[in-house]
Amino acid sequence: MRRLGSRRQLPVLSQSVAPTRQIHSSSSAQFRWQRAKYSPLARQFDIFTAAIGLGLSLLRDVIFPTKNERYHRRRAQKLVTTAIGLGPTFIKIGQSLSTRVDFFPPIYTEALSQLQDRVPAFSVDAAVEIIETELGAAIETLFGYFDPIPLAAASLGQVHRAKLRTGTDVVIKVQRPGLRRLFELDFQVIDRLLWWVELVLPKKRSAELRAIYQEFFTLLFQEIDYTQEGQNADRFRINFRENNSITAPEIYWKYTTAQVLTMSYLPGIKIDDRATLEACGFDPKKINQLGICCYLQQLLVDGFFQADPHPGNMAIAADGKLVVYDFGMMVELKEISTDRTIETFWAVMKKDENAVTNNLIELGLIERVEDMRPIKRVIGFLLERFTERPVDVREFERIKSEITALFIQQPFKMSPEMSFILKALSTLDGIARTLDPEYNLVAAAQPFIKSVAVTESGNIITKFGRQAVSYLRNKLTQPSANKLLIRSLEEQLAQRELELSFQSQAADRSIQRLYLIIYNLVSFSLTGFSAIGAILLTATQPVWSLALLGFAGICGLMWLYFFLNLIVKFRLFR
Ligand SMILES: Nc1ncnc2c1ncn2[C@@H]1O[C@H](COP(=O)(O)OP(=O)(O)OP(=O)(O)O)[C@@H](O)[C@H]1O
Repeated sequence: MRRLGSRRQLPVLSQSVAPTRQIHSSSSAQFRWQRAKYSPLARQFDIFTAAIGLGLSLLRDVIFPTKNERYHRRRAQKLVTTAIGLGPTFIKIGQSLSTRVDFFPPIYTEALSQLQDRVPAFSVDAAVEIIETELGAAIETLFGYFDPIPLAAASLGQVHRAKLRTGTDVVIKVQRPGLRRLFELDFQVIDRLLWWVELVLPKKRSAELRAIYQEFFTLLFQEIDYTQEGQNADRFRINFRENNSITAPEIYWKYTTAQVLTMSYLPGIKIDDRATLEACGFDPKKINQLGICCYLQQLLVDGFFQADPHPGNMAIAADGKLVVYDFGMMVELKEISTDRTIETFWAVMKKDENAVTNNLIELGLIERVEDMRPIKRVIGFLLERFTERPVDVREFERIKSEITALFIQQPFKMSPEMSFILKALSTLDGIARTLDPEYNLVAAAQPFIKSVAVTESGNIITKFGRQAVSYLRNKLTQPSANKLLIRSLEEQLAQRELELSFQSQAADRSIQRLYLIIYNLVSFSLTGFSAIGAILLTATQPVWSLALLGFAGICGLMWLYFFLNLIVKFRLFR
Protein backbone atom coordinates (compact mmCIF):
# COMPACT_ATOMS: atom_id res chain seq x y z
CA MET A 1 0.00 0.00 0.00
CA ARG A 2 1.36 3.45 -0.91
CA ARG A 3 2.28 5.89 1.85
CA LEU A 4 1.23 9.48 1.74
CA GLY A 5 4.79 10.90 1.68
CA SER A 6 5.72 14.46 2.63
CA ARG A 7 5.57 15.60 -1.02
CA ARG A 8 2.00 14.39 -1.07
CA GLN A 9 1.01 15.95 2.24
CA LEU A 10 -1.91 18.33 1.74
CA PRO A 11 -3.02 21.16 4.04
CA VAL A 12 -5.21 19.73 6.78
CA LEU A 13 -8.64 21.14 7.61
CA SER A 14 -9.32 19.15 10.73
CA GLN A 15 -8.61 21.83 13.35
CA SER A 16 -11.99 23.45 12.78
CA VAL A 17 -13.98 20.28 12.29
CA ALA A 18 -15.29 18.00 14.99
CA PRO A 19 -15.88 14.50 13.67
CA THR A 20 -19.64 13.86 13.39
CA ARG A 21 -19.26 10.25 14.42
CA GLN A 22 -16.86 8.70 16.83
CA ILE A 23 -13.91 7.51 14.78
CA HIS A 24 -12.23 4.26 15.73
CA SER A 25 -9.01 4.51 13.85
CA SER A 26 -7.39 1.43 12.44
CA SER A 27 -4.27 2.09 10.48
CA SER A 28 -3.54 -1.62 10.56
CA ALA A 29 -6.41 -4.04 10.12
CA GLN A 30 -8.02 -4.86 13.50
CA PHE A 31 -10.59 -7.34 12.31
CA ARG A 32 -10.31 -10.24 9.93
CA TRP A 33 -12.82 -8.69 7.53
CA GLN A 34 -10.57 -5.61 7.22
CA ARG A 35 -7.64 -7.67 5.96
CA ALA A 36 -6.88 -7.90 2.27
CA LYS A 37 -6.66 -11.70 2.57
CA TYR A 38 -9.66 -13.42 4.11
CA SER A 39 -10.38 -16.89 2.78
CA PRO A 40 -13.99 -17.99 2.13
CA LEU A 41 -13.43 -20.92 4.51
CA ALA A 42 -12.32 -18.63 7.34
CA ARG A 43 -15.29 -16.35 6.69
CA GLN A 44 -17.68 -19.28 6.75
CA PHE A 45 -16.13 -20.52 9.98
CA ASP A 46 -16.45 -17.07 11.63
CA ILE A 47 -20.11 -16.64 10.63
CA PHE A 48 -21.13 -20.16 11.62
CA THR A 49 -19.30 -19.90 14.94
CA ALA A 50 -21.11 -16.63 15.71
CA ALA A 51 -24.47 -18.14 14.66
CA ILE A 52 -23.94 -21.17 16.88
CA GLY A 53 -22.92 -18.89 19.79
CA LEU A 54 -26.09 -16.88 19.36
CA GLY A 55 -28.20 -20.02 19.04
CA LEU A 56 -26.73 -21.42 22.25
CA SER A 57 -27.38 -18.27 24.19
CA LEU A 58 -31.01 -18.23 22.95
CA LEU A 59 -31.27 -21.81 24.03
CA ARG A 60 -30.01 -20.87 27.47
CA ASP A 61 -32.91 -18.39 27.67
CA VAL A 62 -35.37 -21.15 26.90
CA ILE A 63 -34.01 -23.50 29.52
CA PHE A 64 -33.15 -20.92 32.22
CA PRO A 65 -35.24 -17.84 31.44
CA THR A 66 -34.05 -14.75 33.28
CA LYS A 67 -35.05 -11.10 33.50
CA ASN A 68 -31.71 -10.15 35.02
CA GLU A 69 -30.90 -6.77 33.47
CA ARG A 70 -27.13 -7.17 33.77
CA TYR A 71 -27.25 -10.47 31.95
CA HIS A 72 -29.26 -9.00 29.05
CA ARG A 73 -27.08 -5.87 28.94
CA ARG A 74 -23.97 -8.04 28.69
CA ARG A 75 -25.51 -10.13 25.94
CA ALA A 76 -26.62 -7.04 24.03
CA GLN A 77 -23.02 -5.75 24.16
CA LYS A 78 -21.81 -9.13 22.98
CA LEU A 79 -24.15 -8.86 20.00
CA VAL A 80 -22.70 -5.45 19.15
CA THR A 81 -19.10 -6.68 19.31
CA THR A 82 -20.02 -9.77 17.30
CA ALA A 83 -21.60 -7.61 14.57
CA ILE A 84 -18.55 -5.31 14.46
CA GLY A 85 -16.27 -8.34 14.45
CA LEU A 86 -18.14 -9.82 11.49
CA GLY A 87 -18.09 -6.62 9.47
CA PRO A 88 -20.32 -4.43 7.27
CA THR A 89 -23.08 -6.94 6.39
CA PHE A 90 -23.73 -7.71 10.04
CA ILE A 91 -23.28 -4.11 11.14
CA LYS A 92 -26.03 -3.23 8.65
CA ILE A 93 -28.26 -6.05 9.92
CA GLY A 94 -27.67 -4.83 13.49
CA GLN A 95 -28.45 -1.23 12.50
CA SER A 96 -31.75 -2.39 11.00
CA LEU A 97 -32.65 -4.38 14.11
CA SER A 98 -31.80 -1.43 16.33
CA THR A 99 -34.90 0.34 15.06
CA ARG A 100 -37.29 -2.54 15.83
CA VAL A 101 -38.44 -1.33 19.22
CA ASP A 102 -41.62 -3.27 18.47
CA PHE A 103 -39.78 -6.61 18.49
CA PHE A 104 -36.81 -6.24 20.81
CA PRO A 105 -36.51 -4.97 24.38
CA PRO A 106 -34.98 -1.47 24.77
CA ILE A 107 -31.73 -2.91 26.23
CA TYR A 108 -31.06 -4.57 22.89
CA THR A 109 -32.19 -1.76 20.59
CA GLU A 110 -30.17 0.79 22.59
CA ALA A 111 -27.05 -1.38 22.40
CA LEU A 112 -27.49 -2.07 18.69
CA SER A 113 -27.86 1.63 17.93
CA GLN A 114 -24.18 2.00 18.95
CA LEU A 115 -23.48 0.34 15.62
CA GLN A 116 -23.98 3.72 13.96
CA ASP A 117 -21.02 5.15 15.84
CA ARG A 118 -18.65 2.34 16.60
CA VAL A 119 -17.56 1.35 13.12
CA PRO A 120 -13.76 1.24 12.75
CA ALA A 121 -12.19 3.63 10.25
CA PHE A 122 -9.75 2.44 7.60
CA SER A 123 -6.38 3.96 6.83
CA VAL A 124 -5.99 7.24 4.94
CA ASP A 125 -3.52 5.51 2.61
CA ALA A 126 -6.22 3.08 1.51
CA ALA A 127 -8.71 5.95 1.08
CA VAL A 128 -6.26 7.98 -1.05
CA GLU A 129 -5.39 4.94 -3.13
CA ILE A 130 -9.07 4.28 -3.90
CA ILE A 131 -9.70 7.96 -4.81
CA GLU A 132 -6.66 8.07 -7.13
CA THR A 133 -7.46 4.76 -8.81
CA GLU A 134 -11.13 5.63 -9.28
CA LEU A 135 -10.63 9.23 -10.45
CA GLY A 136 -7.46 8.47 -12.44
CA ALA A 137 -5.24 11.27 -11.12
CA ALA A 138 -3.03 12.13 -8.17
CA ILE A 139 -4.88 13.54 -5.19
CA GLU A 140 -2.93 16.83 -5.36
CA THR A 141 -4.09 17.32 -8.93
CA LEU A 142 -7.69 16.64 -8.06
CA PHE A 143 -8.11 18.58 -4.82
CA GLY A 144 -6.71 21.72 -3.23
CA TYR A 145 -7.02 20.19 0.25
CA PHE A 146 -7.66 16.73 1.54
CA ASP A 147 -8.21 16.09 5.24
CA PRO A 148 -6.51 12.84 6.25
CA ILE A 149 -8.62 12.63 9.41
CA PRO A 150 -12.03 11.25 8.46
CA LEU A 151 -15.07 13.29 9.38
CA ALA A 152 -17.03 10.08 9.86
CA ALA A 153 -16.53 6.37 9.47
CA ALA A 154 -19.68 4.50 8.57
CA SER A 155 -20.53 0.90 7.85
CA LEU A 156 -19.85 1.09 4.13
CA GLY A 157 -17.67 4.11 3.69
CA GLN A 158 -15.57 6.81 5.23
CA VAL A 159 -16.11 10.54 4.77
CA HIS A 160 -13.21 13.00 4.35
CA ARG A 161 -13.38 16.76 4.04
CA ALA A 162 -11.64 18.34 1.03
CA LYS A 163 -11.57 21.42 -1.17
CA LEU A 164 -11.88 21.43 -4.92
CA ARG A 165 -9.22 23.31 -6.89
CA THR A 166 -11.79 26.11 -7.23
CA GLY A 167 -11.87 26.47 -3.44
CA THR A 168 -15.34 24.89 -2.99
CA ASP A 169 -15.74 22.94 0.26
CA VAL A 170 -16.66 19.32 -0.38
CA VAL A 171 -16.75 15.97 1.34
CA ILE A 172 -15.55 12.78 -0.28
CA LYS A 173 -17.20 9.52 0.69
CA VAL A 174 -14.80 6.67 -0.01
CA GLN A 175 -16.03 3.12 -0.01
CA ARG A 176 -14.37 0.57 2.25
CA PRO A 177 -11.86 -1.53 0.33
CA GLY A 178 -12.95 -5.04 -0.67
CA LEU A 179 -16.62 -4.49 0.17
CA ARG A 180 -18.09 -6.14 -2.93
CA ARG A 181 -16.02 -9.28 -2.42
CA LEU A 182 -17.04 -9.46 1.23
CA PHE A 183 -20.74 -9.07 0.37
CA GLU A 184 -20.52 -11.77 -2.28
CA LEU A 185 -18.99 -14.10 0.27
CA ASP A 186 -21.59 -13.26 2.92
CA PHE A 187 -24.37 -13.73 0.39
CA GLN A 188 -23.23 -17.33 -0.10
CA VAL A 189 -22.56 -18.08 3.57
CA ILE A 190 -25.91 -16.70 4.76
CA ASP A 191 -27.57 -18.70 1.98
CA ARG A 192 -26.07 -21.85 3.58
CA LEU A 193 -27.13 -20.76 7.06
CA LEU A 194 -30.67 -20.24 5.79
CA TRP A 195 -30.67 -23.75 4.40
CA TRP A 196 -30.29 -25.05 7.97
CA VAL A 197 -32.93 -22.74 9.34
CA GLU A 198 -35.36 -23.68 6.57
CA LEU A 199 -35.16 -27.32 7.61
CA VAL A 200 -37.27 -26.51 10.64
CA LEU A 201 -39.46 -23.68 9.38
CA PRO A 202 -42.82 -24.11 7.68
CA LYS A 203 -42.64 -23.63 3.90
CA LYS A 204 -44.43 -20.29 3.96
CA ARG A 205 -42.13 -18.81 6.61
CA SER A 206 -39.05 -20.11 4.74
CA ALA A 207 -40.21 -18.37 1.58
CA GLU A 208 -40.69 -15.10 3.50
CA LEU A 209 -37.28 -15.37 5.13
CA ARG A 210 -35.67 -16.00 1.74
CA ALA A 211 -37.49 -12.98 0.26
CA ILE A 212 -36.13 -10.76 3.06
CA TYR A 213 -32.63 -12.15 2.50
CA GLN A 214 -32.85 -11.48 -1.27
CA GLU A 215 -34.22 -7.97 -0.73
CA PHE A 216 -31.60 -7.14 1.89
CA PHE A 217 -28.72 -8.12 -0.36
CA THR A 218 -30.25 -6.43 -3.42
CA LEU A 219 -30.29 -3.19 -1.41
CA LEU A 220 -26.78 -3.78 -0.06
CA PHE A 221 -25.37 -4.24 -3.56
CA GLN A 222 -27.27 -1.13 -4.67
CA GLU A 223 -25.81 0.79 -1.76
CA ILE A 224 -22.23 0.12 -2.82
CA ASP A 225 -22.77 1.78 -6.18
CA TYR A 226 -22.15 5.43 -5.33
CA THR A 227 -23.25 6.62 -8.79
CA GLN A 228 -26.71 5.27 -7.95
CA GLU A 229 -26.55 7.08 -4.60
CA GLY A 230 -25.57 10.30 -6.42
CA GLN A 231 -28.58 9.98 -8.76
CA ASN A 232 -30.85 9.40 -5.77
CA ALA A 233 -29.47 12.53 -4.09
CA ASP A 234 -30.15 14.57 -7.26
CA ARG A 235 -33.71 13.24 -7.41
CA PHE A 236 -34.30 14.05 -3.74
CA ARG A 237 -33.01 17.60 -4.25
CA ILE A 238 -35.39 18.05 -7.20
CA ASN A 239 -38.33 16.75 -5.12
CA PHE A 240 -37.54 19.28 -2.40
CA ARG A 241 -36.52 22.18 -4.62
CA GLU A 242 -39.58 24.22 -3.60
CA ASN A 243 -39.06 23.58 0.08
CA ASN A 244 -36.56 25.98 1.55
CA SER A 245 -36.36 24.31 4.96
CA ILE A 246 -35.07 20.94 3.75
CA THR A 247 -31.90 20.36 1.77
CA ALA A 248 -29.39 17.71 0.65
CA PRO A 249 -25.80 17.83 -0.61
CA GLU A 250 -25.13 18.64 -4.27
CA ILE A 251 -23.21 15.94 -6.17
CA TYR A 252 -20.01 16.76 -8.08
CA TRP A 253 -20.24 14.25 -10.88
CA LYS A 254 -16.75 14.93 -12.23
CA TYR A 255 -15.35 13.55 -8.97
CA THR A 256 -17.83 10.72 -8.52
CA THR A 257 -17.56 7.02 -9.44
CA ALA A 258 -18.95 3.73 -8.12
CA GLN A 259 -16.63 3.90 -5.10
CA VAL A 260 -16.04 7.62 -4.62
CA LEU A 261 -18.82 10.14 -4.03
CA THR A 262 -17.96 13.83 -3.93
CA MET A 263 -20.59 16.28 -2.70
CA SER A 264 -20.98 19.74 -1.23
CA TYR A 265 -20.01 20.11 2.41
CA LEU A 266 -23.14 20.75 4.49
CA PRO A 267 -22.23 20.68 8.17
CA GLY A 268 -24.89 20.47 10.85
CA ILE A 269 -25.81 19.38 14.36
CA LYS A 270 -26.92 15.75 14.57
CA ILE A 271 -30.72 15.70 14.70
CA ASP A 272 -30.97 13.80 17.99
CA ASP A 273 -28.39 15.97 19.81
CA ARG A 274 -31.05 17.83 21.75
CA ALA A 275 -28.66 19.56 24.16
CA THR A 276 -26.55 21.18 21.41
CA LEU A 277 -29.63 22.06 19.37
CA GLU A 278 -31.25 23.82 22.32
CA ALA A 279 -27.97 25.53 23.24
CA CYS A 280 -27.89 26.93 19.68
CA GLY A 281 -31.45 28.24 20.04
CA PHE A 282 -33.32 25.66 17.97
CA ASP A 283 -36.81 24.59 19.06
CA PRO A 284 -37.06 20.76 19.26
CA LYS A 285 -40.79 20.92 18.40
CA LYS A 286 -40.04 22.76 15.13
CA ILE A 287 -37.31 20.24 14.31
CA ASN A 288 -39.75 17.40 14.87
CA GLN A 289 -42.20 19.04 12.50
CA LEU A 290 -39.47 19.39 9.89
CA GLY A 291 -38.41 15.73 10.18
CA ILE A 292 -41.96 14.36 10.13
CA CYS A 293 -43.13 16.62 7.28
CA CYS A 294 -40.00 15.69 5.30
CA TYR A 295 -40.90 12.00 5.59
CA LEU A 296 -44.60 12.52 4.89
CA GLN A 297 -43.73 14.27 1.64
CA GLN A 298 -41.34 11.47 0.64
CA LEU A 299 -43.89 8.76 1.45
CA LEU A 300 -47.15 10.33 0.38
CA VAL A 301 -46.28 12.77 -2.36
CA ASP A 302 -43.03 11.64 -3.98
CA GLY A 303 -43.38 7.87 -3.41
CA PHE A 304 -39.57 7.83 -3.14
CA PHE A 305 -38.17 7.70 0.34
CA GLN A 306 -35.01 7.22 2.31
CA ALA A 307 -35.33 3.84 3.98
CA ASP A 308 -32.50 4.41 6.45
CA PRO A 309 -33.39 7.52 8.46
CA HIS A 310 -31.09 6.91 11.42
CA PRO A 311 -30.01 9.99 13.41
CA GLY A 312 -26.60 10.06 11.68
CA ASN A 313 -28.34 10.72 8.37
CA MET A 314 -30.04 13.97 9.38
CA ALA A 315 -28.69 17.22 10.79
CA ILE A 316 -29.74 20.80 11.41
CA ALA A 317 -27.63 23.39 9.58
CA ALA A 318 -26.67 26.75 11.09
CA ASP A 319 -29.54 28.43 9.16
CA GLY A 320 -32.07 25.96 10.66
CA LYS A 321 -32.49 23.84 7.52
CA LEU A 322 -32.88 20.10 7.85
CA VAL A 323 -29.98 18.46 5.99
CA VAL A 324 -30.51 14.92 4.76
CA TYR A 325 -27.38 12.83 4.02
CA ASP A 326 -27.02 9.32 2.65
CA PHE A 327 -29.21 8.29 -0.28
CA GLY A 328 -27.79 4.80 -0.57
CA MET A 329 -30.95 3.07 0.57
CA MET A 330 -33.93 4.62 -1.20
CA VAL A 331 -37.19 2.79 -1.82
CA GLU A 332 -39.54 3.56 -4.68
CA LEU A 333 -43.24 3.01 -4.02
CA LYS A 334 -45.39 1.79 -6.89
CA GLU A 335 -48.22 4.18 -7.76
CA ILE A 336 -50.79 1.81 -6.31
CA SER A 337 -48.86 1.65 -3.03
CA THR A 338 -48.59 5.45 -2.93
CA ASP A 339 -52.39 5.77 -3.32
CA ARG A 340 -52.97 3.21 -0.60
CA THR A 341 -50.38 4.77 1.69
CA ILE A 342 -52.16 8.13 1.27
CA GLU A 343 -55.51 6.56 2.14
CA THR A 344 -53.99 4.79 5.14
CA PHE A 345 -52.48 8.06 6.30
CA TRP A 346 -55.89 9.78 6.25
CA ALA A 347 -57.55 6.81 7.92
CA VAL A 348 -54.92 7.02 10.71
CA MET A 349 -55.50 10.76 11.02
CA LYS A 350 -59.26 10.17 11.30
CA LYS A 351 -58.70 7.21 13.65
CA ASP A 352 -60.87 5.02 11.45
CA GLU A 353 -59.73 1.50 12.34
CA ASN A 354 -61.96 -0.18 9.73
CA ALA A 355 -60.43 1.87 6.92
CA VAL A 356 -56.92 1.37 8.31
CA THR A 357 -57.46 -2.41 8.47
CA ASN A 358 -58.84 -2.56 4.91
CA ASN A 359 -55.97 -0.49 3.57
CA LEU A 360 -53.40 -2.65 5.33
CA ILE A 361 -54.99 -5.71 3.70
CA GLU A 362 -54.87 -4.01 0.28
CA LEU A 363 -51.24 -3.07 0.89
CA GLY A 364 -50.45 -6.72 1.52
CA LEU A 365 -49.40 -6.04 5.09
CA ILE A 366 -52.12 -8.10 6.71
CA GLU A 367 -53.77 -11.20 5.39
CA ARG A 368 -57.53 -11.43 5.49
CA VAL A 369 -58.55 -14.02 8.07
CA GLU A 370 -61.95 -15.30 9.09
CA ASP A 371 -62.09 -13.36 12.34
CA MET A 372 -60.73 -9.87 11.80
CA ARG A 373 -61.85 -8.58 15.20
CA PRO A 374 -58.58 -9.18 17.12
CA ILE A 375 -56.65 -7.39 14.39
CA LYS A 376 -59.06 -4.45 14.42
CA ARG A 377 -58.80 -4.35 18.18
CA VAL A 378 -55.01 -4.06 18.09
CA ILE A 379 -55.22 -1.40 15.36
CA GLY A 380 -57.85 0.49 17.34
CA PHE A 381 -55.60 0.31 20.40
CA LEU A 382 -52.67 1.72 18.42
CA LEU A 383 -54.77 4.54 16.94
CA GLU A 384 -56.28 5.41 20.26
CA ARG A 385 -53.00 5.37 22.17
CA PHE A 386 -50.37 6.67 19.88
CA THR A 387 -51.58 9.22 17.34
CA GLU A 388 -51.91 11.98 19.91
CA ARG A 389 -48.83 11.14 21.96
CA PRO A 390 -45.54 9.28 21.58
CA VAL A 391 -45.39 5.50 21.50
CA ASP A 392 -44.68 4.06 24.91
CA VAL A 393 -43.42 0.53 24.42
CA ARG A 394 -44.49 -0.41 27.96
CA GLU A 395 -48.11 0.14 26.96
CA PHE A 396 -47.85 -2.82 24.60
CA GLU A 397 -47.69 -5.01 27.72
CA ARG A 398 -51.46 -4.52 28.04
CA ILE A 399 -52.18 -6.20 24.74
CA LYS A 400 -49.02 -8.28 24.46
CA SER A 401 -50.88 -11.59 24.47
CA GLU A 402 -53.19 -10.42 21.68
CA ILE A 403 -50.24 -9.24 19.59
CA THR A 404 -48.51 -12.58 20.17
CA ALA A 405 -51.69 -14.39 19.22
CA LEU A 406 -51.88 -12.41 15.99
CA PHE A 407 -48.29 -13.23 15.07
CA ILE A 408 -48.77 -16.91 15.85
CA GLN A 409 -51.88 -17.02 13.63
CA GLN A 410 -49.55 -15.54 10.98
CA PRO A 411 -51.90 -12.96 9.54
CA PHE A 412 -49.01 -10.52 9.01
CA LYS A 413 -47.24 -10.76 5.71
CA MET A 414 -44.97 -7.85 5.23
CA SER A 415 -43.95 -6.82 1.74
CA PRO A 416 -40.35 -5.53 1.65
CA GLU A 417 -41.68 -2.04 0.78
CA MET A 418 -43.93 -2.01 3.81
CA SER A 419 -41.24 -3.27 6.15
CA PHE A 420 -39.07 -0.35 5.03
CA ILE A 421 -41.88 2.13 5.62
CA LEU A 422 -42.39 0.75 9.11
CA LYS A 423 -38.68 0.74 9.80
CA ALA A 424 -38.40 4.37 8.68
CA LEU A 425 -41.43 5.40 10.73
CA SER A 426 -40.31 3.63 13.89
CA THR A 427 -36.85 5.22 13.63
CA LEU A 428 -38.40 8.64 13.10
CA ASP A 429 -40.64 8.08 16.09
CA GLY A 430 -37.56 7.30 18.19
CA ILE A 431 -35.81 10.48 17.04
CA ALA A 432 -38.93 12.57 17.64
CA ARG A 433 -39.23 11.22 21.18
CA THR A 434 -35.59 12.03 21.93
CA LEU A 435 -36.21 15.60 20.83
CA ASP A 436 -39.54 16.05 22.54
CA PRO A 437 -40.83 13.32 24.88
CA GLU A 438 -44.34 14.78 24.56
CA TYR A 439 -44.42 15.08 20.79
CA ASN A 440 -47.73 14.56 19.02
CA LEU A 441 -47.88 13.02 15.55
CA VAL A 442 -51.13 14.72 14.59
CA ALA A 443 -49.84 18.16 15.60
CA ALA A 444 -46.45 17.59 13.97
CA ALA A 445 -48.12 16.62 10.68
CA GLN A 446 -50.36 19.74 10.52
CA PRO A 447 -47.95 22.00 8.54
CA PHE A 448 -47.63 19.26 5.93
CA ILE A 449 -51.41 18.73 5.72
CA LYS A 450 -52.01 22.46 5.35
CA SER A 451 -49.29 22.78 2.72
CA VAL A 452 -50.76 20.00 0.54
CA ALA A 453 -54.29 21.31 1.02
CA VAL A 454 -53.39 24.51 -0.81
CA THR A 455 -51.10 23.02 -3.49
CA GLU A 456 -52.80 22.43 -6.82
CA SER A 457 -50.12 20.93 -9.07
CA GLY A 458 -49.78 17.27 -10.08
CA ASN A 459 -52.26 14.40 -9.91
CA ILE A 460 -51.43 12.91 -6.58
CA ILE A 461 -51.07 16.26 -4.89
CA THR A 462 -54.48 17.40 -6.20
CA LYS A 463 -56.13 14.21 -4.98
CA PHE A 464 -54.12 14.40 -1.80
CA GLY A 465 -54.97 18.07 -1.37
CA ARG A 466 -58.69 17.35 -1.69
CA GLN A 467 -58.45 14.73 1.04
CA ALA A 468 -56.50 17.20 3.18
CA VAL A 469 -59.27 19.78 2.85
CA SER A 470 -61.89 17.18 3.78
CA TYR A 471 -59.81 16.10 6.78
CA LEU A 472 -59.41 19.65 8.05
CA ARG A 473 -63.15 20.32 7.60
CA ASN A 474 -63.99 17.08 9.42
CA LYS A 475 -61.65 18.00 12.26
CA LEU A 476 -63.17 21.46 12.62
CA THR A 477 -66.79 20.30 12.59
CA GLN A 478 -66.50 17.16 14.71
CA PRO A 479 -64.20 17.86 17.61
CA SER A 480 -65.70 15.11 19.78
CA ALA A 481 -65.54 12.36 17.14
CA ASN A 482 -62.38 10.88 18.63
CA LYS A 483 -63.88 10.62 22.10
CA LEU A 484 -66.91 8.74 20.74
CA LEU A 485 -64.63 6.37 18.92
CA ILE A 486 -62.60 5.69 22.05
CA ARG A 487 -65.75 5.00 24.08
CA SER A 488 -67.10 2.51 21.53
CA LEU A 489 -63.64 0.94 21.47
CA GLU A 490 -63.64 0.44 25.22
CA GLU A 491 -67.01 -1.31 25.02
CA GLN A 492 -65.63 -3.62 22.36
CA LEU A 493 -62.58 -4.26 24.55
CA ALA A 494 -64.68 -5.45 27.45
CA GLN A 495 -66.67 -7.81 25.23
CA ARG A 496 -63.59 -9.36 23.71
CA GLU A 497 -61.56 -9.83 26.88
CA LEU A 498 -62.64 -13.40 27.59
CA GLU A 499 -62.21 -14.59 24.03
CA LEU A 500 -58.74 -13.04 23.74
CA SER A 501 -57.38 -14.50 26.95
CA PHE A 502 -58.41 -17.91 25.60
CA GLN A 503 -56.52 -17.20 22.37
CA SER A 504 -53.39 -16.17 24.26
CA GLN A 505 -53.20 -19.58 25.97
CA ALA A 506 -53.06 -21.18 22.56
CA ALA A 507 -50.36 -18.67 21.61
CA ASP A 508 -48.25 -19.63 24.63
CA ARG A 509 -48.30 -23.25 23.57
CA SER A 510 -47.29 -22.26 20.04
CA ILE A 511 -44.37 -20.28 21.43
CA GLN A 512 -43.26 -23.28 23.46
CA ARG A 513 -43.31 -25.38 20.32
CA LEU A 514 -41.25 -22.73 18.55
CA TYR A 515 -38.68 -22.83 21.36
CA LEU A 516 -38.48 -26.55 20.95
CA ILE A 517 -37.82 -26.19 17.23
CA ILE A 518 -35.01 -23.66 17.83
CA TYR A 519 -33.59 -25.90 20.51
CA ASN A 520 -33.61 -28.90 18.21
CA LEU A 521 -32.03 -26.90 15.39
CA VAL A 522 -29.12 -25.76 17.54
CA SER A 523 -28.55 -29.21 19.02
CA PHE A 524 -28.67 -30.95 15.66
CA SER A 525 -26.32 -28.32 14.20
CA LEU A 526 -23.80 -28.83 16.98
CA THR A 527 -23.94 -32.59 16.76
CA GLY A 528 -24.00 -32.50 12.97
CA PHE A 529 -21.16 -29.99 12.55
CA SER A 530 -18.94 -31.86 14.97
CA ALA A 531 -19.63 -35.21 13.32
CA ILE A 532 -19.02 -33.82 9.81
CA GLY A 533 -15.87 -32.04 11.04
CA ALA A 534 -14.64 -35.28 12.56
CA ILE A 535 -15.19 -37.20 9.34
CA LEU A 536 -13.38 -34.54 7.31
CA LEU A 537 -10.42 -34.55 9.71
CA THR A 538 -10.10 -38.33 10.00
CA ALA A 539 -7.35 -38.58 7.39
CA THR A 540 -5.24 -35.56 8.36
CA GLN A 541 -5.88 -34.87 12.07
CA PRO A 542 -6.89 -38.08 13.85
CA VAL A 543 -6.62 -36.52 17.36
CA TRP A 544 -8.91 -33.61 16.46
CA SER A 545 -11.20 -36.05 14.71
CA LEU A 546 -11.57 -38.14 17.90
CA ALA A 547 -12.12 -35.01 20.01
CA LEU A 548 -14.85 -33.78 17.69
CA LEU A 549 -16.54 -37.17 17.61
CA GLY A 550 -16.54 -37.12 21.41
CA PHE A 551 -18.02 -33.61 21.37
CA ALA A 552 -20.70 -34.74 18.90
CA GLY A 553 -21.58 -37.61 21.21
CA ILE A 554 -21.86 -35.31 24.25
CA CYS A 555 -24.04 -32.86 22.28
CA GLY A 556 -26.27 -35.72 21.19
CA LEU A 557 -26.70 -36.98 24.76
CA MET A 558 -27.32 -33.46 26.09
CA TRP A 559 -29.91 -32.93 23.39
CA LEU A 560 -31.74 -36.08 24.41
CA TYR A 561 -31.65 -35.16 28.11
CA PHE A 562 -32.92 -31.58 27.67
CA PHE A 563 -35.43 -32.60 25.03
CA LEU A 564 -37.08 -35.04 27.43
CA ASN A 565 -36.96 -32.36 30.14
CA LEU A 566 -38.68 -29.83 27.89
CA ILE A 567 -41.42 -32.25 27.00
CA VAL A 568 -42.09 -32.85 30.69
CA LYS A 569 -41.90 -29.10 31.49
CA PHE A 570 -44.22 -27.90 28.75
CA ARG A 571 -46.36 -31.09 28.68
CA LEU A 572 -46.34 -30.62 24.95
CA PHE A 573 -47.93 -33.87 23.95
CA ARG A 574 -50.76 -33.74 26.41
N1 LIG B 1 -22.25 16.41 2.51
C1 LIG B 1 -21.91 16.27 3.78
N2 LIG B 1 -21.55 17.34 4.53
C2 LIG B 1 -21.22 17.19 5.85
N3 LIG B 1 -21.18 16.01 6.49
C3 LIG B 1 -21.51 14.91 5.78
C4 LIG B 1 -21.89 14.96 4.41
N4 LIG B 1 -22.17 13.73 3.98
C5 LIG B 1 -21.99 12.93 5.03
N5 LIG B 1 -21.60 13.61 6.12
C6 LIG B 1 -21.31 13.08 7.47
O1 LIG B 1 -20.79 11.77 7.31
C7 LIG B 1 -21.62 10.81 7.99
C8 LIG B 1 -21.64 9.51 7.19
O2 LIG B 1 -22.19 9.74 5.91
P1 LIG B 1 -23.22 8.73 5.25
O3 LIG B 1 -24.33 8.48 6.19
O4 LIG B 1 -23.56 9.27 3.90
O5 LIG B 1 -22.29 7.44 5.13
P2 LIG B 1 -22.73 5.92 4.95
O6 LIG B 1 -21.50 5.13 4.67
O7 LIG B 1 -23.79 5.81 3.95
O8 LIG B 1 -23.27 5.59 6.39
P3 LIG B 1 -24.37 4.55 6.88
O9 LIG B 1 -24.68 3.65 5.74
O10 LIG B 1 -23.76 3.82 8.05
O11 LIG B 1 -25.52 5.42 7.27
C9 LIG B 1 -22.98 11.49 8.10
O12 LIG B 1 -23.63 11.01 9.26
C10 LIG B 1 -22.63 12.95 8.24
O13 LIG B 1 -22.36 13.26 9.59
